[in-house]
Amino acid sequence: MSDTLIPVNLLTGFLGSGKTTLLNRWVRQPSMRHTLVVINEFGEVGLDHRLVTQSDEQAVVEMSSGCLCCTLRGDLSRTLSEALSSLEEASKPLPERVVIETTGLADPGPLLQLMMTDHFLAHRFRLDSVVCCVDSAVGEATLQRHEESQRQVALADRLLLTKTDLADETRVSRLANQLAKLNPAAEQWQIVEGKVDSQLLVGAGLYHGKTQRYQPAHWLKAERYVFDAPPSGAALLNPSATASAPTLHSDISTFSFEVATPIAPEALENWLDLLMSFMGEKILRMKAIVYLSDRDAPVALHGVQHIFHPPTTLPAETVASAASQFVFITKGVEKETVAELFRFFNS
Ligand SMILES: Nc1nc2c(ncn2[C@@H]2O[C@H](COP(=O)(O)OP(=O)(O)OP(=O)(O)O)[C@@H](O)[C@H]2O)c(=O)[nH]1
Repeated sequence: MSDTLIPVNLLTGFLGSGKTTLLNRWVRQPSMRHTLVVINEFGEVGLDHRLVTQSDEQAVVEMSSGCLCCTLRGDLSRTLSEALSSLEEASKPLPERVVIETTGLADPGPLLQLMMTDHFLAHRFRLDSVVCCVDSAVGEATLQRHEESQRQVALADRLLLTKTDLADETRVSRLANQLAKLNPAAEQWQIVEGKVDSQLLVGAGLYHGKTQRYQPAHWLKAERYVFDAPPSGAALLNPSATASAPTLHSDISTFSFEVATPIAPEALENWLDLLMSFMGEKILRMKAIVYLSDRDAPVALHGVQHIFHPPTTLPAETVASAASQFVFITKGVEKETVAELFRFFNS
């Protein structure tokens, strides 16, 4: 089913971080020829869509009456549905990809949730990557001051350190370290004037449309999370957490753990229910490859706050690890709390 879904790339980044500059270069590349671009302008007069190059093979649609992550969620579904219908009516091919540029203050979390819960979106599209621009010159200060910026970084698959011509090496590497602490799994690239190979920005999802294969290890990147604590508890191996950057006032934590033995489905369900009910808002992102005791093939799980995507069964040969692996990005929830609850349901 997955190869019939249109991949979606979400472009985020704080105000002025270089999103439109990147978008202009990105969508001009040959591999992006048949892309539908959606721009979310916040304000009465939309401007960005005039700045984005258009061609016969590409369509740019603008949503301008509010912020996509707060008020316009229904509009995304409607905008994309209308765009596909008008292409179909004109007997034009459907887009091979959709890129959505969000406003600089947008929290990507609600959009990721929307893609899982909206019937139309979930049946026609799949998330391929979240790309986030961070201004190398002012990114550190923005991260300090704006929680939106921290969330954008935490939820990204690709981090683009933009405007590196305006920042010296020390500043760029300090920023890179901070970003790695907030989000160890995201690939980082330094760019100037939006120049980057489009292939580096795509293909971060569970399913890779080009190879038509699941890529669970690439999607989960569990190895990026530092395993720095000794095992604690019978079922848990390698519980770990990377501390937030000491210089950054952030309570975002990232951690992962492995479970060596297959997990009873009801124990998993009870644990996740409890996490989502009592601390759902604080679970920014959760991904897992899980071996359940009642089936042979592993499943991929992913959730954003209290919303979970239905489990995806993975072909066993695509998963190298024999243990279940969980990764979490949370806000104010420590790994010990999550691990303790896991032990409670699995003892
Ligand atoms: N020196 C320099 N300027 C850049 C670079 N990339 C973008 N800019 C400039 O930074 C400013 C903001 O870039 P945009 O691409 O509009 O940023 P944005 O994230 O789309 O901005 P908003 O839509 O307002 O959130 C513009 O004046 C760009 O020309 C770069 O690599 N180097």
